Amino acid sequence: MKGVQDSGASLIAWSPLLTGIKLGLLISGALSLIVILYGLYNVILHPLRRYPGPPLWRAWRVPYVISIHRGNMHRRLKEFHQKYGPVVRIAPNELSYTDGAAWKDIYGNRPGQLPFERNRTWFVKRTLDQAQSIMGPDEEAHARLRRVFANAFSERSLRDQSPVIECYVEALMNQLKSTSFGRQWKDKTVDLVQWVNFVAFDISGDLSFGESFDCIKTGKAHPWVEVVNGFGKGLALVSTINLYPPMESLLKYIIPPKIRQQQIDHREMSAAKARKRLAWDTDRPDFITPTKKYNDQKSAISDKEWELNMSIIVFAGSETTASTLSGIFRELVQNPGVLHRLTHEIRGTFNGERDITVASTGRLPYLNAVINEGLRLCPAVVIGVPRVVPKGGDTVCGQWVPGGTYVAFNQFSANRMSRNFHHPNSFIPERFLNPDPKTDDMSAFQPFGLGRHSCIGMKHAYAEMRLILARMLYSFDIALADQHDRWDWGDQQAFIFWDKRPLRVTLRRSSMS
Ligand code: HEM
Repeated sequence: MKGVQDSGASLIAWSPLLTGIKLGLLISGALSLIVILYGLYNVILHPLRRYPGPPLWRAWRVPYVISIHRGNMHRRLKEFHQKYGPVVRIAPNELSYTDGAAWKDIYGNRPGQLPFERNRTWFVKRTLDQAQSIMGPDEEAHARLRRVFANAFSERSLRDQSPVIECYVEALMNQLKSTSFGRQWKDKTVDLVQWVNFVAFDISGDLSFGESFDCIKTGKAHPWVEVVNGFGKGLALVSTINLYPPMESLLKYIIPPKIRQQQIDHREMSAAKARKRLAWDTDRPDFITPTKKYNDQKSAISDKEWELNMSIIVFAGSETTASTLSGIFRELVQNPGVLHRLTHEIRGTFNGERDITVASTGRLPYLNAVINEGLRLCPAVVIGVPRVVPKGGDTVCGQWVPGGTYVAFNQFSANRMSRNFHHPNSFIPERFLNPDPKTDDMSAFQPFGLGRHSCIGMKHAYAEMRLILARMLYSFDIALADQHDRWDWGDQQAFIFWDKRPLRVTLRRSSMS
Protein backbone atom coordinates (compact mmCIF):
# COMPACT_ATOMS: atom_id res chain seq x y z
CA MET A 1 0.00 0.00 0.00
CA LYS A 2 2.81 2.29 1.01
CA GLY A 3 4.58 1.49 -2.30
CA VAL A 4 1.48 2.51 -4.28
CA GLN A 5 1.21 5.73 -2.23
CA ASP A 6 4.90 6.45 -2.88
CA SER A 7 4.62 5.92 -6.60
CA GLY A 8 1.41 8.01 -6.69
CA ALA A 9 3.24 10.83 -4.85
CA SER A 10 6.20 10.68 -7.16
CA LEU A 11 3.88 10.68 -10.21
CA ILE A 12 2.28 13.87 -8.83
CA ALA A 13 5.76 15.33 -8.32
CA TRP A 14 6.70 14.40 -11.93
CA SER A 15 3.46 15.61 -13.48
CA PRO A 16 4.56 19.28 -14.13
CA LEU A 17 7.66 17.93 -15.86
CA LEU A 18 5.58 15.51 -17.95
CA THR A 19 3.19 18.32 -18.85
CA GLY A 20 6.20 20.45 -19.80
CA ILE A 21 7.59 17.66 -22.00
CA LYS A 22 4.19 17.16 -23.64
CA LEU A 23 3.89 20.88 -24.27
CA GLY A 24 7.41 20.97 -25.65
CA LEU A 25 6.65 18.05 -27.97
CA LEU A 26 3.43 19.71 -29.04
CA ILE A 27 5.14 23.01 -29.82
CA SER A 28 8.06 21.39 -31.69
CA GLY A 29 5.57 19.18 -33.56
CA ALA A 30 3.54 22.24 -34.56
CA LEU A 31 6.69 24.13 -35.60
CA SER A 32 7.95 21.17 -37.66
CA LEU A 33 4.54 20.97 -39.33
CA ILE A 34 4.67 24.69 -40.19
CA VAL A 35 8.20 24.30 -41.60
CA ILE A 36 7.11 21.26 -43.68
CA LEU A 37 3.95 23.01 -44.90
CA TYR A 38 6.02 26.11 -45.77
CA GLY A 39 8.41 23.91 -47.80
CA LEU A 40 5.51 22.15 -49.54
CA TYR A 41 3.88 25.50 -50.33
CA ASN A 42 7.16 26.75 -51.85
CA VAL A 43 7.50 23.70 -54.07
CA ILE A 44 3.85 23.16 -55.07
CA LEU A 45 2.03 26.50 -54.89
CA HIS A 46 4.60 29.34 -54.89
CA PRO A 47 4.49 31.66 -57.96
CA LEU A 48 8.04 30.47 -58.83
CA ARG A 49 7.01 26.79 -58.71
CA ARG A 50 7.55 26.26 -62.44
CA TYR A 51 11.22 27.28 -62.28
CA PRO A 52 13.53 24.24 -62.03
CA GLY A 53 16.01 23.74 -59.23
CA PRO A 54 17.15 21.36 -56.50
CA PRO A 55 14.05 20.44 -54.43
CA LEU A 56 15.46 21.24 -50.98
CA TRP A 57 16.76 24.64 -52.17
CA ARG A 58 13.39 25.46 -53.74
CA ALA A 59 11.62 24.56 -50.51
CA TRP A 60 13.77 26.35 -47.94
CA ARG A 61 16.56 28.94 -47.87
CA VAL A 62 18.64 26.89 -45.39
CA PRO A 63 20.75 24.92 -47.96
CA TYR A 64 21.67 28.24 -49.62
CA VAL A 65 22.82 29.68 -46.28
CA ILE A 66 24.85 26.55 -45.46
CA SER A 67 26.52 26.66 -48.87
CA ILE A 68 27.46 30.36 -48.49
CA HIS A 69 29.10 29.54 -45.14
CA ARG A 70 30.91 26.51 -46.54
CA GLY A 71 32.37 28.72 -49.27
CA ASN A 72 31.21 26.40 -52.06
CA MET A 73 28.24 28.34 -53.44
CA HIS A 74 29.97 28.98 -56.79
CA ARG A 75 30.51 25.23 -57.33
CA ARG A 76 26.96 24.30 -56.28
CA LEU A 77 25.50 26.91 -58.64
CA LYS A 78 27.63 25.56 -61.48
CA GLU A 79 26.38 22.00 -60.82
CA PHE A 80 22.78 23.23 -60.71
CA HIS A 81 23.05 25.18 -63.96
CA GLN A 82 24.62 22.16 -65.64
CA LYS A 83 21.71 20.01 -64.46
CA TYR A 84 18.73 22.38 -64.70
CA GLY A 85 19.72 24.87 -67.43
CA PRO A 86 20.28 28.63 -67.66
CA VAL A 87 17.66 29.64 -65.07
CA VAL A 88 17.65 27.91 -61.69
CA ARG A 89 15.56 28.53 -58.59
CA ILE A 90 18.16 28.49 -55.80
CA ALA A 91 15.94 29.55 -52.88
CA PRO A 92 12.18 29.92 -52.41
CA ASN A 93 12.35 33.51 -53.70
CA GLU A 94 15.60 33.61 -55.72
CA LEU A 95 16.56 32.82 -59.32
CA SER A 96 20.06 32.42 -60.70
CA TYR A 97 20.81 33.13 -64.40
CA THR A 98 23.61 32.18 -66.78
CA ASP A 99 21.97 33.25 -70.05
CA GLY A 100 23.71 36.36 -71.49
CA ALA A 101 20.31 37.96 -72.17
CA ALA A 102 19.76 38.22 -68.40
CA TRP A 103 22.46 40.90 -68.07
CA LYS A 104 20.39 43.52 -69.89
CA ASP A 105 17.10 42.47 -68.32
CA ILE A 106 18.36 42.53 -64.73
CA TYR A 107 21.15 45.12 -64.65
CA GLY A 108 20.61 47.23 -67.79
CA ASN A 109 19.03 50.67 -67.88
CA ARG A 110 15.62 50.26 -69.47
CA PRO A 111 13.95 53.63 -70.08
CA GLY A 112 10.34 53.76 -68.97
CA GLN A 113 10.65 50.65 -66.78
CA LEU A 114 11.21 50.41 -63.05
CA PRO A 115 14.81 49.53 -62.16
CA PHE A 116 15.81 46.27 -60.48
CA GLU A 117 17.31 47.67 -57.26
CA ARG A 118 20.17 46.15 -55.30
CA ASN A 119 18.97 43.62 -52.77
CA ARG A 120 18.73 45.28 -49.35
CA THR A 121 19.59 42.14 -47.41
CA TRP A 122 23.15 42.48 -48.72
CA PHE A 123 23.46 46.18 -48.01
CA VAL A 124 21.22 46.70 -44.98
CA LYS A 125 21.30 50.10 -43.25
CA ARG A 126 21.50 49.56 -39.49
CA THR A 127 20.68 53.11 -38.35
CA LEU A 128 18.74 55.89 -40.04
CA ASP A 129 21.71 58.27 -39.95
CA GLN A 130 24.11 55.70 -41.45
CA ALA A 131 25.92 57.18 -44.44
CA GLN A 132 24.83 56.30 -47.97
CA SER A 133 27.28 54.40 -50.14
CA ILE A 134 27.91 54.12 -53.86
CA MET A 135 27.50 50.36 -53.39
CA GLY A 136 24.19 50.76 -51.56
CA PRO A 137 20.64 49.91 -52.66
CA ASP A 138 19.24 53.46 -52.54
CA GLU A 139 18.98 54.46 -56.21
CA GLU A 140 18.77 58.22 -55.57
CA ALA A 141 21.79 58.25 -53.27
CA HIS A 142 23.64 56.02 -55.70
CA ALA A 143 23.02 58.37 -58.65
CA ARG A 144 24.22 61.35 -56.58
CA LEU A 145 27.38 59.57 -55.37
CA ARG A 146 28.15 58.15 -58.81
CA ARG A 147 28.03 61.72 -60.22
CA VAL A 148 30.33 62.99 -57.46
CA PHE A 149 32.99 60.35 -58.08
CA ALA A 150 32.63 60.07 -61.88
CA ASN A 151 35.38 62.59 -62.76
CA ALA A 152 37.94 60.71 -60.68
CA PHE A 153 37.56 57.67 -62.94
CA SER A 154 37.56 59.36 -66.35
CA GLU A 155 40.10 58.66 -69.10
CA ARG A 156 41.75 62.00 -68.34
CA SER A 157 42.02 61.32 -64.61
CA LEU A 158 43.54 57.92 -65.36
CA ARG A 159 46.17 59.68 -67.51
CA ASP A 160 46.97 62.02 -64.60
CA GLN A 161 47.09 59.14 -62.11
CA SER A 162 49.20 56.83 -64.30
CA PRO A 163 52.57 58.00 -62.84
CA VAL A 164 51.30 57.00 -59.37
CA ILE A 165 50.37 53.51 -60.60
CA GLU A 166 53.70 53.21 -62.44
CA CYS A 167 55.62 54.27 -59.36
CA TYR A 168 54.11 51.45 -57.24
CA VAL A 169 54.68 48.85 -59.94
CA GLU A 170 58.30 50.03 -60.13
CA ALA A 171 58.55 49.60 -56.33
CA LEU A 172 57.18 46.07 -56.67
CA MET A 173 59.75 45.20 -59.31
CA ASN A 174 62.59 46.65 -57.23
CA GLN A 175 61.46 44.70 -54.21
CA LEU A 176 61.23 41.44 -56.16
CA LYS A 177 64.64 42.03 -57.79
CA SER A 178 66.29 43.02 -54.54
CA THR A 179 69.17 40.96 -53.25
CA SER A 180 68.43 38.62 -50.35
CA PHE A 181 70.75 39.28 -47.41
CA GLY A 182 73.17 41.09 -49.70
CA ARG A 183 73.54 38.12 -52.10
CA GLN A 184 72.57 38.22 -55.78
CA TRP A 185 70.10 35.48 -56.63
CA LYS A 186 69.60 33.27 -59.65
CA ASP A 187 66.26 31.77 -58.69
CA LYS A 188 63.89 33.15 -56.12
CA THR A 189 60.64 31.64 -54.83
CA VAL A 190 57.85 34.04 -53.90
CA ASP A 191 54.13 33.90 -53.23
CA LEU A 192 52.68 35.97 -56.07
CA VAL A 193 49.21 36.14 -54.48
CA GLN A 194 50.73 38.03 -51.60
CA TRP A 195 52.70 40.46 -53.80
CA VAL A 196 49.84 41.34 -56.14
CA ASN A 197 47.72 41.97 -53.07
CA PHE A 198 50.40 44.32 -51.71
CA VAL A 199 50.73 46.32 -54.90
CA ALA A 200 46.95 46.58 -55.47
CA PHE A 201 46.32 47.85 -51.92
CA ASP A 202 49.27 50.26 -51.98
CA ILE A 203 47.98 51.83 -55.22
CA SER A 204 44.40 52.02 -53.91
CA GLY A 205 45.54 53.48 -50.58
CA ASP A 206 47.53 56.19 -52.34
CA LEU A 207 44.80 57.13 -54.81
CA SER A 208 42.09 57.27 -52.10
CA PHE A 209 43.69 58.04 -48.73
CA GLY A 210 46.64 59.96 -50.15
CA GLU A 211 49.13 57.56 -48.61
CA SER A 212 50.38 54.07 -49.32
CA PHE A 213 49.79 51.16 -46.95
CA ASP A 214 53.52 50.47 -47.42
CA CYS A 215 52.87 46.77 -47.97
CA ILE A 216 55.50 46.57 -50.73
CA LYS A 217 58.07 48.43 -48.68
CA THR A 218 57.60 46.38 -45.51
CA GLY A 219 56.86 43.08 -47.28
CA LYS A 220 53.79 42.54 -45.14
CA ALA A 221 50.12 43.44 -45.06
CA HIS A 222 49.21 46.68 -43.26
CA PRO A 223 46.69 46.08 -40.40
CA TRP A 224 44.00 47.86 -42.49
CA VAL A 225 44.62 45.42 -45.33
CA GLU A 226 44.74 42.40 -43.03
CA VAL A 227 41.28 43.19 -41.66
CA VAL A 228 39.65 43.71 -45.06
CA ASN A 229 41.13 40.46 -46.36
CA GLY A 230 38.71 38.67 -44.02
CA PHE A 231 35.86 40.98 -44.99
CA GLY A 232 34.16 38.44 -47.31
CA LYS A 233 33.42 35.97 -44.49
CA GLY A 234 31.90 38.80 -42.42
CA LEU A 235 29.78 39.99 -45.34
CA ALA A 236 28.61 36.40 -45.94
CA LEU A 237 27.56 36.11 -42.29
CA VAL A 238 25.77 39.45 -42.20
CA SER A 239 24.01 38.99 -45.54
CA THR A 240 22.64 35.58 -44.57
CA ILE A 241 21.54 36.76 -41.11
CA ASN A 242 19.77 39.68 -42.75
CA LEU A 243 17.64 37.10 -44.55
CA TYR A 244 16.07 36.31 -41.16
CA PRO A 245 15.22 39.77 -39.74
CA PRO A 246 14.47 38.58 -36.14
CA MET A 247 18.00 37.17 -36.02
CA GLU A 248 19.51 40.57 -36.79
CA SER A 249 19.34 41.65 -33.16
CA LEU A 250 21.38 38.56 -32.29
CA LEU A 251 24.26 39.70 -34.51
CA LYS A 252 25.95 41.50 -31.66
CA TYR A 253 25.99 38.25 -29.66
CA ILE A 254 27.09 36.07 -32.59
CA ILE A 255 30.08 38.20 -33.59
CA PRO A 256 32.86 37.64 -31.03
CA PRO A 257 33.78 40.81 -29.04
CA LYS A 258 37.32 40.71 -30.45
CA ILE A 259 36.02 40.85 -34.03
CA ARG A 260 33.50 43.58 -33.13
CA GLN A 261 36.30 45.66 -31.60
CA GLN A 262 38.41 45.03 -34.70
CA GLN A 263 35.55 46.36 -36.84
CA ILE A 264 35.24 49.50 -34.71
CA ASP A 265 39.01 50.12 -34.79
CA HIS A 266 39.05 49.56 -38.53
CA ARG A 267 36.21 52.02 -39.11
CA GLU A 268 38.00 54.60 -36.96
CA MET A 269 41.28 54.02 -38.79
CA SER A 270 39.51 54.50 -42.16
CA ALA A 271 37.74 57.65 -40.96
CA ALA A 272 41.03 59.10 -39.66
CA LYS A 273 42.77 58.33 -42.97
CA ALA A 274 39.89 59.87 -44.94
CA ARG A 275 39.83 63.03 -42.78
CA LYS A 276 43.61 63.41 -43.11
CA ARG A 277 43.45 63.27 -46.92
CA LEU A 278 40.44 65.63 -47.08
CA ALA A 279 42.18 68.21 -44.89
CA TRP A 280 45.15 68.21 -47.25
CA ASP A 281 45.11 71.18 -49.61
CA THR A 282 46.72 69.67 -52.68
CA ASP A 283 46.22 69.06 -56.38
CA ARG A 284 47.88 65.62 -56.33
CA PRO A 285 46.56 63.23 -59.02
CA ASP A 286 44.26 60.80 -57.22
CA PHE A 287 40.56 59.94 -56.80
CA ILE A 288 40.00 62.71 -54.26
CA THR A 289 41.25 65.83 -56.07
CA PRO A 290 38.62 65.77 -58.89
CA THR A 291 35.90 64.60 -56.49
CA LYS A 292 36.65 67.41 -54.03
CA LYS A 293 36.60 70.00 -56.82
CA TYR A 294 33.12 68.83 -57.88
CA ASN A 295 31.90 68.73 -54.29
CA ASP A 296 33.19 72.22 -53.47
CA GLN A 297 30.72 73.54 -56.06
CA LYS A 298 27.78 71.22 -55.42
CA SER A 299 28.11 70.21 -51.73
CA ALA A 300 26.72 66.83 -52.67
CA ILE A 301 28.42 64.60 -50.14
CA SER A 302 28.55 64.67 -46.33
CA ASP A 303 31.61 64.01 -44.15
CA LYS A 304 30.31 60.57 -43.16
CA GLU A 305 29.67 59.71 -46.81
CA TRP A 306 33.23 60.73 -47.70
CA GLU A 307 34.62 58.42 -45.02
CA LEU A 308 32.47 55.42 -45.95
CA ASN A 309 32.87 55.76 -49.71
CA MET A 310 36.62 56.31 -49.65
CA SER A 311 37.03 53.00 -47.77
CA ILE A 312 34.67 51.25 -50.17
CA ILE A 313 36.66 52.46 -53.16
CA VAL A 314 39.96 51.36 -51.60
CA PHE A 315 38.55 47.88 -51.07
CA ALA A 316 36.58 47.58 -54.33
CA GLY A 317 39.62 48.72 -56.29
CA SER A 318 42.17 46.40 -54.75
CA GLU A 319 40.59 43.08 -53.76
CA THR A 320 39.07 42.60 -57.21
CA THR A 321 42.23 43.53 -59.13
CA ALA A 322 44.42 41.42 -56.84
CA SER A 323 42.11 38.40 -57.20
CA THR A 324 41.99 38.65 -60.98
CA LEU A 325 45.76 39.04 -61.27
CA SER A 326 46.29 36.08 -58.93
CA GLY A 327 44.01 34.01 -61.16
CA ILE A 328 45.77 35.16 -64.35
CA PHE A 329 49.25 34.40 -62.99
CA ARG A 330 48.09 30.93 -61.89
CA GLU A 331 46.59 30.22 -65.31
CA LEU A 332 49.77 31.44 -67.02
CA VAL A 333 52.13 29.21 -65.06
CA GLN A 334 49.79 26.26 -65.52
CA ASN A 335 49.55 26.90 -69.29
CA PRO A 336 53.14 27.28 -70.58
CA GLY A 337 52.00 27.73 -74.21
CA VAL A 338 50.01 30.84 -73.32
CA LEU A 339 52.78 32.12 -71.05
CA HIS A 340 55.29 31.71 -73.89
CA ARG A 341 53.12 33.55 -76.45
CA LEU A 342 52.41 36.42 -74.05
CA THR A 343 56.06 36.74 -72.99
CA HIS A 344 57.05 36.82 -76.67
CA GLU A 345 54.54 39.62 -77.38
CA ILE A 346 55.73 41.71 -74.43
CA ARG A 347 59.47 41.25 -74.97
CA GLY A 348 59.05 41.84 -78.70
CA THR A 349 57.22 45.13 -78.17
CA PHE A 350 59.39 47.01 -75.68
CA ASN A 351 63.02 48.04 -75.86
CA GLY A 352 63.50 48.40 -72.15
CA GLU A 353 61.64 48.40 -68.83
CA ARG A 354 61.28 52.19 -68.94
CA ASP A 355 59.14 51.89 -72.11
CA ILE A 356 56.52 49.87 -70.28
CA THR A 357 53.88 52.30 -69.04
CA VAL A 358 50.12 52.47 -68.52
CA ALA A 359 49.75 54.14 -71.93
CA SER A 360 52.11 51.87 -73.87
CA THR A 361 50.59 48.61 -72.61
CA GLY A 362 47.13 49.55 -73.89
CA ARG A 363 47.64 48.23 -77.39
CA LEU A 364 48.90 44.67 -76.91
CA PRO A 365 46.22 42.36 -78.34
CA TYR A 366 47.36 39.12 -76.70
CA LEU A 367 47.89 40.79 -73.32
CA ASN A 368 44.30 42.08 -73.45
CA ALA A 369 43.04 38.66 -74.51
CA VAL A 370 44.89 37.00 -71.60
CA ILE A 371 43.35 39.47 -69.13
CA ASN A 372 39.86 38.89 -70.50
CA GLU A 373 40.30 35.13 -70.37
CA GLY A 374 41.47 35.50 -66.75
CA LEU A 375 38.40 37.60 -65.95
CA ARG A 376 36.25 34.87 -67.52
CA LEU A 377 37.76 31.87 -65.73
CA CYS A 378 38.47 33.59 -62.39
CA PRO A 379 35.76 36.26 -62.01
CA ALA A 380 36.44 38.53 -59.04
CA VAL A 381 32.72 38.91 -58.39
CA VAL A 382 32.15 35.19 -57.91
CA ILE A 383 28.49 35.23 -56.97
CA GLY A 384 26.18 37.69 -58.70
CA VAL A 385 25.25 40.79 -56.74
CA PRO A 386 21.48 40.13 -56.42
CA ARG A 387 18.80 42.54 -57.52
CA VAL A 388 15.09 42.62 -56.66
CA VAL A 389 12.37 42.46 -59.33
CA PRO A 390 10.28 45.65 -59.00
CA LYS A 391 6.72 45.68 -57.71
CA GLY A 392 4.30 44.27 -60.26
CA GLY A 393 6.88 41.88 -61.69
CA ASP A 394 8.88 41.96 -64.92
CA THR A 395 10.22 39.73 -67.67
CA VAL A 396 13.71 38.21 -67.51
CA CYS A 397 14.96 36.09 -70.42
CA GLY A 398 11.45 36.01 -71.85
CA GLN A 399 9.86 34.58 -68.69
CA TRP A 400 7.64 36.39 -66.22
CA VAL A 401 9.10 36.89 -62.72
CA PRO A 402 6.91 38.14 -59.86
CA GLY A 403 7.80 41.39 -58.02
CA GLY A 404 10.02 40.95 -54.95
CA THR A 405 11.92 37.96 -56.40
CA TYR A 406 15.71 38.10 -55.96
CA VAL A 407 17.53 37.64 -59.27
CA ALA A 408 21.24 37.50 -60.10
CA PHE A 409 23.55 36.69 -62.99
CA ASN A 410 26.17 34.28 -61.66
CA GLN A 411 29.44 34.83 -63.51
CA PHE A 412 31.39 31.81 -62.30
CA SER A 413 28.69 29.40 -63.48
CA ALA A 414 27.88 31.31 -66.68
CA ASN A 415 31.51 31.55 -67.75
CA ARG A 416 31.93 27.81 -67.39
CA MET A 417 28.83 26.68 -69.28
CA SER A 418 29.52 24.91 -72.57
CA ARG A 419 26.37 26.54 -73.99
CA ASN A 420 28.16 29.92 -73.52
CA PHE A 421 31.82 29.08 -74.24
CA HIS A 422 33.62 26.24 -76.00
CA HIS A 423 36.01 24.30 -73.71
CA PRO A 424 34.67 26.49 -70.92
CA ASN A 425 37.06 25.27 -68.21
CA SER A 426 40.22 25.78 -70.29
CA PHE A 427 42.38 28.90 -70.44
CA ILE A 428 42.22 29.89 -74.10
CA PRO A 429 42.87 33.65 -74.58
CA GLU A 430 42.63 33.16 -78.38
CA ARG A 431 38.83 33.13 -78.04
CA PHE A 432 39.01 36.88 -77.38
CA LEU A 433 41.22 37.68 -80.40
CA ASN A 434 38.60 36.87 -83.02
CA PRO A 435 35.45 35.92 -81.13
CA ASP A 436 33.31 33.44 -82.99
CA PRO A 437 29.65 33.81 -82.01
CA LYS A 438 29.07 30.17 -83.00
CA THR A 439 31.36 28.94 -80.20
CA ASP A 440 31.58 31.80 -77.69
CA ASP A 441 28.64 33.92 -76.58
CA MET A 442 30.32 37.17 -75.58
CA SER A 443 27.02 38.64 -74.37
CA ALA A 444 27.46 36.42 -71.31
CA PHE A 445 30.86 37.98 -70.57
CA GLN A 446 30.42 41.15 -68.48
CA PRO A 447 33.11 40.96 -65.78
CA PHE A 448 32.55 44.59 -64.77
CA GLY A 449 28.77 44.39 -64.71
CA LEU A 450 26.33 46.39 -66.78
CA GLY A 451 24.19 49.51 -66.47
CA ARG A 452 24.17 52.29 -63.91
CA HIS A 453 25.95 50.19 -61.25
CA SER A 454 28.64 48.82 -63.55
CA CYS A 455 32.21 49.11 -62.33
CA ILE A 456 33.36 52.71 -62.11
CA GLY A 457 37.02 51.58 -61.93
CA MET A 458 37.11 49.35 -65.01
CA LYS A 459 39.71 51.45 -66.90
CA HIS A 460 41.90 51.57 -63.81
CA ALA A 461 41.64 47.82 -63.32
CA TYR A 462 42.73 47.09 -66.91
CA ALA A 463 45.53 49.67 -66.67
CA GLU A 464 46.94 48.15 -63.48
CA MET A 465 46.65 44.57 -64.67
CA ARG A 466 48.29 45.28 -68.04
CA LEU A 467 51.18 47.14 -66.47
CA ILE A 468 51.88 44.56 -63.76
CA LEU A 469 51.70 41.61 -66.16
CA ALA A 470 53.88 43.35 -68.77
CA ARG A 471 56.54 44.42 -66.28
CA MET A 472 56.66 41.00 -64.60
CA LEU A 473 56.92 38.98 -67.81
CA TYR A 474 59.45 41.36 -69.34
CA SER A 475 61.81 41.10 -66.39
CA PHE A 476 61.28 37.57 -65.11
CA ASP A 477 60.98 34.03 -66.38
CA ILE A 478 58.22 32.65 -64.17
CA ALA A 479 57.41 29.02 -63.39
CA LEU A 480 55.47 27.09 -60.76
CA ALA A 481 57.74 26.38 -57.79
CA ASP A 482 56.16 22.95 -57.40
CA GLN A 483 54.98 21.37 -60.66
CA HIS A 484 52.37 19.34 -58.73
CA ASP A 485 50.73 22.49 -57.38
CA ARG A 486 48.16 22.56 -60.20
CA TRP A 487 44.44 22.97 -59.70
CA ASP A 488 41.41 24.75 -61.05
CA TRP A 489 40.81 28.27 -59.71
CA GLY A 490 37.24 27.27 -58.81
CA ASP A 491 38.50 24.58 -56.38
CA GLN A 492 39.12 27.32 -53.84
CA GLN A 493 36.51 28.44 -51.35
CA ALA A 494 34.76 31.72 -51.98
CA PHE A 495 33.04 33.72 -49.25
CA ILE A 496 31.56 36.43 -51.48
CA PHE A 497 35.24 36.97 -52.50
CA TRP A 498 37.84 34.31 -53.27
CA ASP A 499 39.65 32.85 -50.29
CA LYS A 500 42.87 32.80 -52.26
CA ARG A 501 45.44 30.07 -51.78
CA PRO A 502 49.13 30.98 -52.22
CA LEU A 503 50.78 30.86 -55.64
CA ARG A 504 54.39 29.91 -55.10
CA VAL A 505 56.45 30.61 -58.21
CA THR A 506 60.11 30.65 -59.06
CA LEU A 507 61.38 33.90 -60.55
CA ARG A 508 64.50 34.01 -62.68
CA ARG A 509 65.89 37.31 -64.06
CA SER A 510 65.14 37.30 -67.79
CA SER A 511 67.72 38.12 -70.44
CA MET A 512 65.89 41.46 -70.90
CA SER A 513 66.42 42.86 -67.40
C1 HEM B 1 39.38 43.27 -62.00
C2 HEM B 1 38.95 44.26 -61.30
C3 HEM B 1 37.50 44.59 -61.03
C4 HEM B 1 36.37 43.85 -61.26
C5 HEM B 1 36.26 42.46 -61.86
C6 HEM B 1 35.25 44.65 -60.81
C7 HEM B 1 33.92 44.26 -60.91
C8 HEM B 1 32.85 45.06 -60.54
C9 HEM B 1 31.47 44.72 -60.74
C10 HEM B 1 30.96 43.44 -61.40
C11 HEM B 1 30.73 45.74 -60.25
C12 HEM B 1 29.20 45.84 -60.27
C13 HEM B 1 28.58 45.47 -58.94
C14 HEM B 1 27.06 45.48 -59.03
O1 HEM B 1 26.53 45.24 -60.09
O2 HEM B 1 26.43 45.69 -58.00
C15 HEM B 1 31.63 46.73 -59.72
C16 HEM B 1 31.24 47.89 -59.12
C17 HEM B 1 32.13 48.81 -58.59
N1 HEM B 1 33.50 48.79 -58.69
FE1 HEM B 1 34.61 47.38 -59.59
N2 HEM B 1 35.72 45.84 -60.33
C18 HEM B 1 37.09 45.85 -60.45
C19 HEM B 1 37.95 46.88 -60.13
C20 HEM B 1 37.58 48.08 -59.57
C21 HEM B 1 38.46 49.19 -59.31
C22 HEM B 1 39.94 49.25 -59.71
C23 HEM B 1 37.72 50.14 -58.66
C24 HEM B 1 38.13 51.49 -58.15
C25 HEM B 1 39.33 51.94 -58.07
C26 HEM B 1 36.36 49.63 -58.53
C27 HEM B 1 35.32 50.28 -57.92
C28 HEM B 1 33.99 49.90 -58.03
C29 HEM B 1 32.89 50.67 -57.49
C30 HEM B 1 32.99 51.96 -56.69
C31 HEM B 1 31.72 49.99 -57.84
C32 HEM B 1 30.28 50.40 -57.56
C33 HEM B 1 29.76 51.16 -58.75
C34 HEM B 1 28.33 51.60 -58.64
O3 HEM B 1 27.52 50.96 -58.02
O4 HEM B 1 28.03 52.64 -59.25
N3 HEM B 1 36.31 48.38 -59.11
N4 HEM B 1 32.94 46.30 -59.93
